[in-house]
Amino acid sequence: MQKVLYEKDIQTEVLREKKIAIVGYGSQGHAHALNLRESGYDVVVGLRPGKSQQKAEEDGFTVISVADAVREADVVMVLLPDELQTAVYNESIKPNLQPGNAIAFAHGFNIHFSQIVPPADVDVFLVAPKGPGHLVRRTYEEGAGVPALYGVQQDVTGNAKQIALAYAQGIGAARAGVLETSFQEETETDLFGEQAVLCGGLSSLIKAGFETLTEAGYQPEVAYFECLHEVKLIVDLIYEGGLENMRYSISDTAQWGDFVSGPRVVNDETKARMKEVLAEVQSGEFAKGWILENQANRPKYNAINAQENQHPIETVGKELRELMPFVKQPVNNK
Ligand SMILES: NC(=O)C1=CN([C@@H]2O[C@H](COP(=O)(O)OP(=O)(O)OC[C@H]3O[C@@H](n4cnc5c(N)ncnc54)[C@H](OP(=O)(O)O)[C@@H]3O)[C@@H](O)[C@H]2O)C=CC1
Ligand SMILES: CC[C@](O)(C(C)=O)C(=O)O
Ligand SMILES: [Mg+2]
Ligand SMILES: [Mg+2]
Repeated sequence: MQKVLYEKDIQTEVLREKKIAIVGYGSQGHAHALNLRESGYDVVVGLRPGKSQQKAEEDGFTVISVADAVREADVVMVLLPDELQTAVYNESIKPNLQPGNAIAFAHGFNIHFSQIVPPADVDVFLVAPKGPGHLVRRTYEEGAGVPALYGVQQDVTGNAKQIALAYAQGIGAARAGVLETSFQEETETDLFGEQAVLCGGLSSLIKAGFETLTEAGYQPEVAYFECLHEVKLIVDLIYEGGLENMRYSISDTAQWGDFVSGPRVVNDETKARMKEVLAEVQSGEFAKGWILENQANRPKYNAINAQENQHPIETVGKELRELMPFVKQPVNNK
């Protein structure tokens, strides 16, 4: 059986006759709403009054309340922050879902950890892009796309899988590849990936490299270019052609250093820590901690965030990026 699906494999009629409510207009929300509309789907945006409402209206959407959007729609895509979804679901989504509607997510957190339990008479699916929302939008505009996972938790209409696939086509994901998953697999792999590799692992690696160089007396600007700026250039080569492609472009000296020193930095001990992270995700310990942190109004999150924003790598980075206007992309306006 074919595992990765592309546009040619997907029938979209089933979604073309439906109205899609995009609830939330942040990183993912704006990308889904704009891409779906440009792919020919009927989209309404559900929001509270505020900054996102203004942005969605500037983008030409009629913005209505979440409750009204759910009432009008056949398919409701929940693109609120994970930690706010349960409250909005209980207050505005659940009371307005009709039998035969579909409720959808871009990440399985609240379904998998049973924070949201939809009624038995609606379809429940996910379409989870494997990339930041602003890149879901940017790549779509460039004629490309970000791959996505899709999964069906509940199929009462018999069409949930086709609707999910058509949705993935609408946001541009099928240009890059769409792969079936479960809510469990998506949730656990996504949380692990962002913590251990993509966000937590990478930012810790960058900071540790920067600190090692500056503590040894090297200029912070040199350390910034070496340990942060160049990461994108190296990762672009990996993205385009794998590790071999990156190693083709770098010097043989760098490649030898990669082979002999890389495994000393990221080693068996690192992998053991990764396994701990994965175990905490799988057991629900991480989810419980994040839910409690939000219930307490995020004391640790806010303290660490303030500290991180003052790290010397951020100070020197701001100064250097001012002098490289081509580097700046408007992703920080959500
Ligand atoms: N960020 C990403 O790239 C990825 C995110 N996901 C998933 O997508 C989902 C959305 O995340 P993300 O796009 O980061 O979210 P954002 O934080 O970027 O956006 C949240 C949106 O929800 C709105 N909102 C917040 N509270 C309410 C409310 N009470 N009523 C109505 N609207 C509200 C905000 O509007 P306002 O301006 O009014 O606050 C904003 O438009 C999550 O499930 C996440 O895990 C999945 C893959 C990648
Ligand atoms: C890597 C972080 C992410 O999982 C994503 C952009 O895919 C997220 O939750 O934002
Ligand atoms: Mg992710
Ligand atoms: Mg995530």
